Amino acid sequence: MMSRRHGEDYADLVVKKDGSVQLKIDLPPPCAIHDSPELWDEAARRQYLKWEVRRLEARLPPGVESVKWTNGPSTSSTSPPPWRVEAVINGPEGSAYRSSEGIRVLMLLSENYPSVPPDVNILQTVHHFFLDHDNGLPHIYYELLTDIAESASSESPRFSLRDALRLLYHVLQSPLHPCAGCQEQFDVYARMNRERLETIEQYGVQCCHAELFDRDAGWRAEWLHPTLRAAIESGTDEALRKVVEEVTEGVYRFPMLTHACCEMIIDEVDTYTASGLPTSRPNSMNKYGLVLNEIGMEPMFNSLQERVLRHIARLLFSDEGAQLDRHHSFVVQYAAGKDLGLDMHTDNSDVTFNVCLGRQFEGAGLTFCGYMGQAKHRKLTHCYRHVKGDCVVHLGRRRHGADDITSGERLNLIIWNHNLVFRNSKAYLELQQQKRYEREAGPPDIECLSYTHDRDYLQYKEKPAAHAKMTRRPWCPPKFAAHDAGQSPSSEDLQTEDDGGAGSELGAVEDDESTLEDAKVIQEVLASVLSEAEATSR
Ligand SMILES: O=C(O)CCC(=O)C(=O)O
Ligand SMILES: [Fe+2]
Repeated sequence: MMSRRHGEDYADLVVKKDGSVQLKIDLPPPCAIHDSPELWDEAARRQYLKWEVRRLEARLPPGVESVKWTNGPSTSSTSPPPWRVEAVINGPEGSAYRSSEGIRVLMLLSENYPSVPPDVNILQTVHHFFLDHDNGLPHIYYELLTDIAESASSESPRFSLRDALRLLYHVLQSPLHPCAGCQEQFDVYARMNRERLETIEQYGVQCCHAELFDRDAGWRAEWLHPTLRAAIESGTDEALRKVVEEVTEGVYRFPMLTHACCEMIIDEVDTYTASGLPTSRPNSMNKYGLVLNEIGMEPMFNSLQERVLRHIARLLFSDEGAQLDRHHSFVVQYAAGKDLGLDMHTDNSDVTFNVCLGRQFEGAGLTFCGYMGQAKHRKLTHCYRHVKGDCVVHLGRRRHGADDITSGERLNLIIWNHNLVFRNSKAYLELQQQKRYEREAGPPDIECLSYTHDRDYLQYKEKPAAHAKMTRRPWCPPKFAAHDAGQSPSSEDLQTEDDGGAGSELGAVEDDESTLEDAKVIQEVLASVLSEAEATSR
């Protein structure tokens, strides 16, 4: 006799035109009935997942608008884990987490799913108390998911996508844990999200180029430089490879946008700036510029990522560029009286695309050094000269900085791309935790020093003229990785300021310090998710 689990359902009632009622039963694959998941092989797990997605599509849980398996057309029979299931979820009517677009969610399923939980990721900008700076859900979410999985089975836990989505719908409505001030914090973020959506809506009716906001049409082929467009349309790696030039090891350039497109984006930045609507800083280091994801252009850059950037990233960077899932897209702006340049840094990005939009300028090159964590991290490799319409692409962990502009004004479009599978990898996490740090090869090159990040900066250079505007968070290189000739930094070198802004160079992954132990409230949430599950599967 098969035991019935929370969160699963097997049957649909279909009312036919003639008024008769048909009962359709879609049972899980045999392995799910007879064996516990530990005994399943990969084919059985894939088969089970296929069934789960089919059941979800047949009856979507509350708030969920769509679900699809996205590993590609051959998903069901051949794609290797992690399997990728995308969903769109929306908060309840009238809530701060409801929009016409909905919230895109990616569930990554390892080869051990459903014995282990899905890794649930939000793919777009959402201001929510529970999401960390990388849009990650907190431990409590997974603890609750585990409780739900365990409560459904006396043997081994079996996780379900349906439960994951139900719990996410809860997250969009109220805090999952009872820490002091939790509800207030939840409300603050919800208000921020509501304001963000209102700003996007208000700007939508006064924008300059409506086509930049047309998410149905997406990124248009005619905005691409003709050479790139032809290569993309040919659909071959060889054609793309011919368009891309390696300017130094690991840094590439290619013609990307037409001048008309560059001007259209600049017009939009000018129009938004003149509108008086709220603006946010692109990252913790640029003070001028505009986050395009905050003005309603995020869907347009999703489309650019999908149609163009993914192909190039995959071709150039086999690990980091294997899949681009999410982006932070913004414009930086340099001119006398604004930011002049940008201190040496690495990006909170796996693969960065940087396109020069104009206007007229002199100076303002982009200097590249080595890779974070490597012996030559602070050794000069290349000075790149920006050309309007051209894109330079590099790994986010490549150290780089913008040289001061000497006249005119420069605007660049920057797209920081995240690869979520790569971000779960040991290589990525160990680098973030500074566990993979080679000893520096020797003293740093002067051009590669970062006032913001280097502990020993002042041993080699004077404070920069703009230092009063710069937030100093010196940590690099970690003491154990300093070169042999390195002296111990002075106390001033070690002084740290912290504005709590979004990090563009992350020394370490922040621990999620959820101190969330009020069993009573957790039990209440759990009970309510379970009872909803019961109610809708009946
Ligand atoms: O100004 C540039 O070209 C580079 C900007 C940059 O590196 C960044 O915003 O992360
Ligand atoms: Fe950067």
